[in-house]
Amino acid sequence: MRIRIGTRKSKLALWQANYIADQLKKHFPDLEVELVKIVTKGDKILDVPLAKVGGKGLFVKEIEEAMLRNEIDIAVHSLKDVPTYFPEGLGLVAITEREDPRDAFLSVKYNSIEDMPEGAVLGTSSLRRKAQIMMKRKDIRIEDLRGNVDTRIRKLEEGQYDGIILAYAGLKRLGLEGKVRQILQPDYMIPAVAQGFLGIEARLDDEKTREIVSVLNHRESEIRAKAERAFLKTLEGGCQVPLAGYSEIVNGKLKITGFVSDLTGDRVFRDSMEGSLEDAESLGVKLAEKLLSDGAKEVLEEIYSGSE
Ligand SMILES: NCc1[nH]cc(CCC(=O)O)c1CC(=O)O
Repeated sequence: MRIRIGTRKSKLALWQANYIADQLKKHFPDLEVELVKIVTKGDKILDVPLAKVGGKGLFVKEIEEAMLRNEIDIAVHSLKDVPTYFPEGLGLVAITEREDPRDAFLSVKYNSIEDMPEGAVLGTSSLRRKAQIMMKRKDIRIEDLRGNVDTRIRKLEEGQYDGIILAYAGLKRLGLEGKVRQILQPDYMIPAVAQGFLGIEARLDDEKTREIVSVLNHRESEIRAKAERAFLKTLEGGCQVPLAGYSEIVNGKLKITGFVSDLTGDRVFRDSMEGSLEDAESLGVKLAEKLLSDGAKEVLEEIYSGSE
């Protein structure tokens, strides 16, 4: 039996694909695993903020098309980049154990975001990170920052920014956690929906592959991912909106916190709900509906119609 893994060719994507290949070989020593590198639209358009070029699906589409053409069997994704809708016949078949979901602050000069002086330049293209910083520090200048993790760190170290924010998970995977000056706690910077999980996508009728890959599924991570993605789906939010969702399992209960705001972090809708693990998805939906009825609906409509 052979499994072909489709992957983008950034360092992080390759690390993730190799990690999954190694895990599969550990469980099934006779399995042949092959990596197939695919260049996506998201890898080609590097100079425009993702929110403007149509969002995260850009990193996934070409890989899904290769899967539908039977050129690869599975795709390994950072789950936070995976849209909530799949092409007919494809879907998630495993969620791996969550890596640290928090965001991290990197800087050459400053130990923390609070230490940054008025007028300092913070790099991030994430509307979620931007809005949550603006809630506390309207005096910091936030500028777009794209590219893969190495490129972003190079731009910081060349002096284009006084600080940048990246996902701690990606830094840890690449062995770059030594660059981190401050880890942002989830109550200060609510993480992105599904930050830190890897999601494995496959053809849903490919029983053999599904059976093999299912050994990598981590039950608690799957529950948390489901709650967060149900929240995201109900808000119909991509990365065009400042939106965050983060769940935890505490004392056998699922707790989910959601966040939606306008682009400047002035009108903020944030709430938490708790429920049983079995109700993960309905809890995510309920939380999204609560935020919408609290006023997030108007904010989202304004952003989508371009009046923001
Ligand atoms: N937006 C790009 C992206 N997609 C996934 C990760 C790594 C973290 C993860 O796997 O959730 C990153 C980098 C970042 O946000 O700093």
